Amino acid sequence: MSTVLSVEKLSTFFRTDKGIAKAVENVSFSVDKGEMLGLIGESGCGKTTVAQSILRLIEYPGKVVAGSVYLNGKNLLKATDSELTGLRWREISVIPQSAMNALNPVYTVGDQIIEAILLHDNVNKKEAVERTKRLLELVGIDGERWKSYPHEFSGGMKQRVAIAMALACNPKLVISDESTTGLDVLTQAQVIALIKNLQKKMNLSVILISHDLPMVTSICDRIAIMYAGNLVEWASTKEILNDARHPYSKALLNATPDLSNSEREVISIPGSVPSLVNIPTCCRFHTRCPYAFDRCRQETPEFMEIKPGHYVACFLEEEQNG
Ligand SMILES: Nc1ncnc2c1ncn2[C@@H]1O[C@H](COP(=O)(O)OP(=O)(O)OP(=O)(O)O)[C@@H](O)[C@H]1O
Repeated sequence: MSTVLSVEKLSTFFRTDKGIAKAVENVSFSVDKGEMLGLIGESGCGKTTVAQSILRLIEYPGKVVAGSVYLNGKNLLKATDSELTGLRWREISVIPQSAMNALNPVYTVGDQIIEAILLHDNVNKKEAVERTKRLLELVGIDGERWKSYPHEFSGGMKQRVAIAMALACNPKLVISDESTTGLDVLTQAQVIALIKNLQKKMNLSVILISHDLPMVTSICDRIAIMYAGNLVEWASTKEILNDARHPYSKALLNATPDLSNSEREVISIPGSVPSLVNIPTCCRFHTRCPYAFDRCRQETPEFMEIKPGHYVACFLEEEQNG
């Protein structure tokens, strides 16, 4: 399986009044061709910062301070502005958190998709209109509705338009950042099913950012779990479900209700996520970890491969494996 995206030791910090917020530190993972990777973790753990770092969208007071992001072998963090313009939309695109952010209320949805196509692809207006209609059909909207305005669509339909727009220039990798926020549960499920369907049909690579562990486990091939700016575990969905090793991953699984087993007790995670400002060298989960020992309070565990394709950052693994 070929690697489309490779994120290596990525660190992104924000300057704040109180000090440096280490929003993302030393994060490494990759996404294969045709793979759907779920990036999961509590609110504020750095998921959007990872996505924005990949897309080179971090602005002051934030800065990518270390690491590399290779997209099909090209380091995005070293790309020039014109190289980036060529890569965005055609190689990598985003389905945003809210379609409201993606769609301009004063233009028809078709005109917005057509504009994106004309800006990034070498086609004429007639071809762009035809492609727009096909894209709308692809996401389950009558192609003739390209002349409608965003307010003429429901929330779910607007999100479908945002998906069509993300696919406008045939990208290899799509990042979906909480794309169903604000939609009702049934519409959320439809939008997620649509993304999965398109991913399979177009052999797309997708990073699906979410808080929703059951949804992510049901559709993603691999899962990367973040805690307080660090990646703590990354493995196939099967491994995460059957052999999660990091105490945070285990706690997250135990804190998730199981609709097929009402007998299973849901156990919440005591304590709260630490502030990322001026955070000392340590395992960031140690204050909430029932197994923490001295080393966890003094050193940062390395993110290491404990089985083929299964990575964990926890001193318990090191202790157990000698
Ligand atoms: N503009 C900013 N200024 C200062 N700190 C920031 C800024 N943006 C993000 N951060 C820091 O980065 C951390 C991670 O934020 P991020 O939005 O990436 O988390 P997230 O996991 O995507 O959260 P959510 O699930 O709520 O979207 C925040 O807790 C905050 O400390």
